[in-house]
Amino acid sequence: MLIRRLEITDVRNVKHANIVDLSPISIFYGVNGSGKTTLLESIHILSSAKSFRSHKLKPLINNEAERCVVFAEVAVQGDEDLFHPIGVQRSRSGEGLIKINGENVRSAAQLAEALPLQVINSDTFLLLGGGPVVRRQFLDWGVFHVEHGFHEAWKGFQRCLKQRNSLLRHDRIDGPTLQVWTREYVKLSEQLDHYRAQYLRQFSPVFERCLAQLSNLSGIELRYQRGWAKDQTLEAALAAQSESEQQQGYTLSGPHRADLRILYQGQLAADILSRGQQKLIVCALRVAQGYLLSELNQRKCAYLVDDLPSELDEDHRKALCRLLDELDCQVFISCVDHQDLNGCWQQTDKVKLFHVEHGVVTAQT
Ligand SMILES: Nc1ncnc2c1ncn2[C@@H]1O[C@H](COP(=O)(O)OP(=O)(O)OP(=O)(O)O)[C@@H](O)[C@H]1O
Repeated sequence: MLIRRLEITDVRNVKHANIVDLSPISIFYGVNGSGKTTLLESIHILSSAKSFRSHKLKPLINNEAERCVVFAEVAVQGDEDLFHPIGVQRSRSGEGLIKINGENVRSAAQLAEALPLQVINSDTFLLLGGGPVVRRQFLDWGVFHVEHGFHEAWKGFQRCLKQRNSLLRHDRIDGPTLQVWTREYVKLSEQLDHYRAQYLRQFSPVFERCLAQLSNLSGIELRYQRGWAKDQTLEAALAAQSESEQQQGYTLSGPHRADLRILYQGQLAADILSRGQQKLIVCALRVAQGYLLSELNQRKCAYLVDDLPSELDEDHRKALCRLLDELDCQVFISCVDHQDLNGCWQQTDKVKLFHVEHGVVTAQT
């Protein structure tokens, strides 16, 4: 189990909740607006210092409070019997404080590393129907957690991209300086591309296995596009685009243009599949990342599943729960009626119910 205890102060309508008896499967149930999603959101804050609903900070903090705090006891990487404290505080003024095991931490990447988390909610559909940025984030989540060199390469790449773009925006281009940054840019881009392509090669069969357990849809293909033409080196692509780059003032090729196209029988899955079928694909994508993380890194991620029953019929609900159950990861679920999830789990002693009402959480015994 990744999270043993969770304490929330002043996140939306949850003034204070101290949940000491979390289970491998924790179900938060209650009527609309009671605060179920807020609980999942609070766990998300622990993994990224922000919400999954919006990037805006102020709406997250209870209307009557100056700051919100989320604290948890989280299993230490490499020794899941040992737990250390992680706390995140966000203030209305924009200030933030992150602490892991009593130490101040400056980067949210350390939170992500300490608490790998996957979210399945209505926004998960964006993996199919949204823009490439969502799919790049999806891919990079996986690479980040399994490839140690990725984060450094990614940070270096962002720095080079910024420098290159700023040089391209100037009226008179400083050719030699641009060349220096381009060389570094190409090197880091190729590294990122290598990591992503390698991850996807390992990911695809795991995804197919997960999807086969969730549905009988066949003919789903994940097609990675690296951000520049297949038959060209990045150097050649940039050279060919240099005039357009100077006119437009930014870099036109590279990993920031990559995409992961999700196709069904050769067409974009988002264009032809039903919403329920799309939900099964996005669930398989998310769950497959957890399986791969566990296979490659012997690490488990936690799942936040907001309103699990929505859009899935009973059989598919059970199939998703079986997959999560077999992954043996910690799952936090929100739903209006917990009876909708009856019969979904093999071992009922792993399941704990929490009733949520006006922001107050009560464990059911
Ligand atoms: N900053 C805030 N301060 C106080 N209350 C807030 C704040 N932001 C949102 N709320 C309220 O907190 C409640 C919690 O909303 P939340 O989305 O967690 O509910 P939910 O139980 O998931 O509902 P649903 O089943 O409709 O999805 C809502 O009633 C909302 O109006």
